[in-house]
Amino acid sequence: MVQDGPVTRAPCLNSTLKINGFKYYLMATSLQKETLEKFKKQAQEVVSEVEYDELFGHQLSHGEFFDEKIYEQLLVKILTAYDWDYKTSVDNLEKILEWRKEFNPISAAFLENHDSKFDDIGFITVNSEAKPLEKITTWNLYGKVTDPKKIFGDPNAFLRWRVGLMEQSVQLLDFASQDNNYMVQVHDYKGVSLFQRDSEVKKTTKKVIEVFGNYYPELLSKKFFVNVPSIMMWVFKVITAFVAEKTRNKFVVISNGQELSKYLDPKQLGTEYGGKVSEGTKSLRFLFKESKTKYTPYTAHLVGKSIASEID
Ligand code: HEM
Repeated sequence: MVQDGPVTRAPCLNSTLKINGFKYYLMATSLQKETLEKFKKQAQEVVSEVEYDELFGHQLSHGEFFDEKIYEQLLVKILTAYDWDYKTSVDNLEKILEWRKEFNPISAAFLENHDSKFDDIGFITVNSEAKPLEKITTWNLYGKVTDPKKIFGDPNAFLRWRVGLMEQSVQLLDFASQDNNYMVQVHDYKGVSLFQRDSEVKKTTKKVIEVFGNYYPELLSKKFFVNVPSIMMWVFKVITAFVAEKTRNKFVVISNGQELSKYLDPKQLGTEYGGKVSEGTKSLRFLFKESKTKYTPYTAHLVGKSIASEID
């Protein structure tokens, strides 16, 4: 399972961080640079072997949509996730591309029509004024799931919707910047009860955790679990057993939802979380359909190609 990076951002190769003294840092940097150069070459082989050249909406092969800086930063994410172990990073890039080729997350995000029953339990907000790495937030209001059969009864439909939401939020990141290359996620468990955790919920939750852990490396800056009743804290322990330690270190559990405003910008947060937006956080929901410019150019190209092939 992927180790989803440090609590802070992935290392910028040209920064002047001092770790254990200057000399050590220079050595580590040149080693990392060497590893990255090797990985950049090998990644082209992987792309040819898998016959799939897209990652998080960006082109990996040297085509019309290729961007060297973004390519490098995407590879740095994978290297960071695997502690700069070259072989593990190559193997996992291959796994990620194979999964993307088969699952087609771009389709889940931008082409498929998901059931409107999911509208109440997940959305994205964008706050360009927020602190670095906190500009994009995905919200999952799982406490609102009063009828687990309705939401989780078709695990595949849930997974395609949840991955679609993840992929949309990833498209709002800017991998060329060090300010917006990670996102925040919030799970709100207000109203949750033990009866909601039936076997379908457990199975699907495990599957989603596995998919995000294996195929979405180094994208999370923090994840908040709010309105968690104290009698359900044991669930946290049970679930985090399936989560890599590095990812676990980014988790913050808050029993009182109002306290979220101590962590996230209150100006862009509903009053239900102690913020200033009286209409509620959901009123800030980012609607992709109304903002096509937010697609990456390569996603727009792939989406257009897919629509054209359906018409043929
Ligand atoms: C009973 C109702 C619940 C439902 C329907 C539910 C649903 C889910 C789902 C679908 C996921 C997959 C990851 C995602 O969508 O981002 C997830 C992950 C998770 N849930 Fe829940 N959950 C419930 C209760 C709880 C409770 C009470 C806790 C306690 C804090 C909890 C903690 C977690 C944790 C730690 C993860 C892993 C997050 C990750 O790896 O990113 N869940 N949950």
